[in-house]
Amino acid sequence: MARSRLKSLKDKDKTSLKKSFSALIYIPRFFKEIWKTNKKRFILSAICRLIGAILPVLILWVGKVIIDEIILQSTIDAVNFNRLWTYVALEFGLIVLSDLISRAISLTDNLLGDAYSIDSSVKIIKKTNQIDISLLEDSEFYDKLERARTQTAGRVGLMSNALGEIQSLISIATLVAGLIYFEPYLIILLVLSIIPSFINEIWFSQQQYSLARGWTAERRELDYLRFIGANSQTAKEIKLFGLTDFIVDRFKNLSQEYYQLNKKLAVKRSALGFIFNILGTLSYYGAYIFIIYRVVSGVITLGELTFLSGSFNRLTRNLQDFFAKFTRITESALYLKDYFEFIDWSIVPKYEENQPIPEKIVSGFEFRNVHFSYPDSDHEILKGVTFTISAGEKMAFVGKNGAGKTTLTKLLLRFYEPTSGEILLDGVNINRFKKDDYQKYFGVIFQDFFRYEFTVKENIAVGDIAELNNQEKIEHAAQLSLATEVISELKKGYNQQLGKRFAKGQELSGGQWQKVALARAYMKNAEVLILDEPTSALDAKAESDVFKRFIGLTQGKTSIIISHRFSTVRQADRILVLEAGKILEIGTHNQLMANNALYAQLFQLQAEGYQ
Ligand SMILES: Nc1ncnc2c1ncn2[C@@H]1O[C@H](COP(=O)(O)OP(=O)(O)OP(=O)(O)O)[C@@H](O)[C@H]1O
Repeated sequence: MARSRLKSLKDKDKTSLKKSFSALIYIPRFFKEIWKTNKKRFILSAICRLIGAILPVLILWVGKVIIDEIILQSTIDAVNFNRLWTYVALEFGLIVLSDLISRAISLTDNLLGDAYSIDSSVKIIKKTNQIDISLLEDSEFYDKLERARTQTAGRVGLMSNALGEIQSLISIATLVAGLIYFEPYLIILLVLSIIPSFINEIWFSQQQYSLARGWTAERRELDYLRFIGANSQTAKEIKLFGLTDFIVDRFKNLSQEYYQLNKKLAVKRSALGFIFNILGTLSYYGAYIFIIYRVVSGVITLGELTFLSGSFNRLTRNLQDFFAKFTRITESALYLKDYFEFIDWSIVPKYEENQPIPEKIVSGFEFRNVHFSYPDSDHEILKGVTFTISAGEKMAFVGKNGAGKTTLTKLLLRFYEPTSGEILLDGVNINRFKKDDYQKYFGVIFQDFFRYEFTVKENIAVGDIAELNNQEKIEHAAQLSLATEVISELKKGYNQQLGKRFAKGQELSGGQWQKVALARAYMKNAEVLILDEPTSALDAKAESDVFKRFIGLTQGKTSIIISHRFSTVRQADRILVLEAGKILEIGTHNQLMANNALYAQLFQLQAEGYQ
């Protein structure tokens, strides 16, 4: 298995050296984003790094001057310490300054990094919400989102490394200038010592990225297994079904493979890194011997010896560090590419969305020979569906599980597009309206509504978040959905934290959650209401009460109800019976009963069940 994965890594996911370098073009844009995050802090960081870059050569220089001064003073009779102590004091001052600067750099980096990480996370959240649901369900696209999202910390590291790299470059330039001034030949030794470790670093980092990228989907699965294996929501089933070993084994098998591949790379990288670093040390000693020879021959002073050997030593370390950072930068820049590609994802509408939304629906909706398959699937879910929903009509969709009822509403809401056929509102193809405005037309509660672990008040207000502070409206919505009964029993009422994830949270029963979620539909005065199995978890009395209120409230409003409960369904103006993606029957309850087909059979069956 590991072998096949590595093979696939070689074939498909391998990132070439060229690709690694080409990702560097995103760095200037990256800096622009950081600059925009906090200009003052960015300038402060740049100044600190500039000072930090020049300090090493200054400190080495003062060291040289001190030694030369000591030797001078030891050769003359009238010893004068004044100049010597001044130099020592200067060196002391420079060392203190160097410490201060490096602390200032790490402080500004942390603060800038935090601010940038907040900014980029906000961008990702906003962008995700602009992207079509169908695209978010595409696993390849989801992987891109995942990489963009999880690499936030990596981008902060990249910022430090990239800024540090500029600092190192200036520092290296000043040290090289010193070497060239005294002994230009030393530069050759320096270059020879550093090139092998540079190539080594670049090659391995590119392999590392290829491995991580090739494993995005598996890492996502590992995260998922970690989540379900250690989570309060799944704990009940895991314990009861004894799933721990199953999950642990699956997790171990998958992570073991990744671990082995990673280990192989890491061991190779360290071993070769060690060998190449020995080359660096060898060249240092070569340079050292050369400098000693020059001192003994009287060409350079003892102070110059300390300066040169110090500079050479520092340069080797600085260059190694520079290249190591550079490879880390190219590695992170590849993730940066994922991030910018995600942020730049074009959301230009496919159609000219230039039709004004009707203020009031006049004729209603029309499905015209709608066919539909989910993206990347050749299984046709809707097979030529044609029907109308008149303005103000209460329509119910019924049918067996998987018949396509929810899919019909998803098309109506423009989460997906029909594969062929069209959906019209007052005679206009719904694709011609601005999507955001069109979707605002609807008040929807999905079957799989989300249980936000926020307060009750916030959970209701998500139906129209602009009204979060409109307590009166929230309470009214809660009354209509029967949520008031639930809320009155909660210690903190509307301010009660829900769920168990956060401190002092209160978990609700399935039906209680449904009542709270149902209130969301009443938060805005939507033109069209869609309730997808809104009462499945409610007891019979609550269900009947909810529907009485719903019918009263939606007088004159267009609404769609999906339900398996025929006591509810029969109250609709018309009922559409769907079977395997086709309309089997459509009509009023009485018409369908008279039809004596599937609806009448299912109705009868349920009625018998209640006896
Ligand atoms: N996001 C999706 N991607 C691919 N297939 C999907 C997706 N959602 C639903 N399906 C498939 O579409 C079919 C119809 O699903 P749909 O949710 O519309 O059924 P339904 O009639 O609402 O069923 P239920 O009564 O169980 O809610 C099912 O076979 C389902 O597997």
